[in-house]
Amino acid sequence: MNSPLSEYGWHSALDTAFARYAAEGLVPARIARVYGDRCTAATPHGLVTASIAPLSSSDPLKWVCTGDWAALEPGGDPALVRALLPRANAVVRNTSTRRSEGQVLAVNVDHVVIAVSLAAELDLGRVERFLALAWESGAQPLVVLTKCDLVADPDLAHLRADTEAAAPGVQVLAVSAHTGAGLDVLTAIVSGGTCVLLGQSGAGKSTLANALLGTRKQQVRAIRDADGKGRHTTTTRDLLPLPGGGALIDTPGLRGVGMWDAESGVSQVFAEIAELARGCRFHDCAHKAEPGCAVLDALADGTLTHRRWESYRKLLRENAWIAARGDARLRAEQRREWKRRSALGRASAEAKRGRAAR
Ligand SMILES: Nc1nc2c(ncn2[C@@H]2O[C@H](COP(=O)(O)OP(=O)(O)OP(=O)(O)O)[C@@H](O)[C@H]2O)c(=O)[nH]1
Ligand SMILES: [Zn+2]
Repeated sequence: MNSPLSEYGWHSALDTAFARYAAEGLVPARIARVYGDRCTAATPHGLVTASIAPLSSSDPLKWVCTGDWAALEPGGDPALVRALLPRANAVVRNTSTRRSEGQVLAVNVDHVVIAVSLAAELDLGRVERFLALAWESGAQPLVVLTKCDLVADPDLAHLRADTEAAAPGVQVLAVSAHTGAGLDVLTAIVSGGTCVLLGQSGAGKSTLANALLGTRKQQVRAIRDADGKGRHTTTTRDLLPLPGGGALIDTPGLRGVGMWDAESGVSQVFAEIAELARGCRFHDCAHKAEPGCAVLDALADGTLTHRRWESYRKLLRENAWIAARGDARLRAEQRREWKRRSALGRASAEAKRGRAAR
């Protein structure tokens, strides 16, 4: 059956999860925006305002988030969000440099699109941070170098190559909302699923969102392009249906992207380092001064850059520090659960795509 919510990304696996709520007369919905104790939710009958008060929790990870699938009790003024369907995945960052304070940025996403402005100097360490969060969520990351109209072709080739080296297994696209370059490829990748746009303030997320949405849905403010910096213009996280199906979640610019229990995400960002380490003579090599250390050899001959090695160690340290705080065990459990669901979700999405291709 084709659900009226399919334009928001509803898929058949959700039918099963929703069945018990349907029996109670609740309606399915996707949370499009959260503000205070209210939200805007997409339902089969259009957008409604609903209260999320019934789901208030002391655990920020359980707060209703843009992208959540929900069971809504209609009719009241306002309608009430009664339950959330299990999340396929969640993109979580640590908001604090001093404490362990997880914030869910988006849930139930297929692609995490990391927007990086070419108007400012390329900060690969930051790209690696974003990538760690993205991989950790279980969604597929994608790096989009924005404003490529501002750089000459030979420079662009270098910038792209540097980014690719920092992002193994990740597609790196150069786009320009001004010339339209690269937008067709990006559109093809994100259509049909849910994607979230992440990046610093001024990275060009809203402009990109507008280009993908085909209309000026977001407020885009002209900022000084000279310094490549911007100030917050997007203040809420909004889920918007894409013209080709699926949905896009636009987020406010992030200043800090702290690691939040993202050890496996970090390993994925630096996949070649784990690969190198397998070649060390000692299996418990600390890569400090051991003989036959493949990592040190790679650093010496330049196969592995010092920048990347230091970045890796920094993120691991930060992660270990955070993991030592808070309830690491509970979070690990939660993460395993998301991973399991994410694998199930991927399988069902692939099955669906397979059918569509026939
Ligand atoms: N030259 C050029 N400028 C662009 C492009 N895309 C965006 N910009 C400019 O970059 C600035 C920031 O763009 P926004 O889309 O507001 O950035 P944002 O990431 O949404 O910023 P926040 O909402 O603060 O997070 C604006 O002045 C845009 O006009 C592009 O493709 N080329
Ligand atoms: Zn070693």
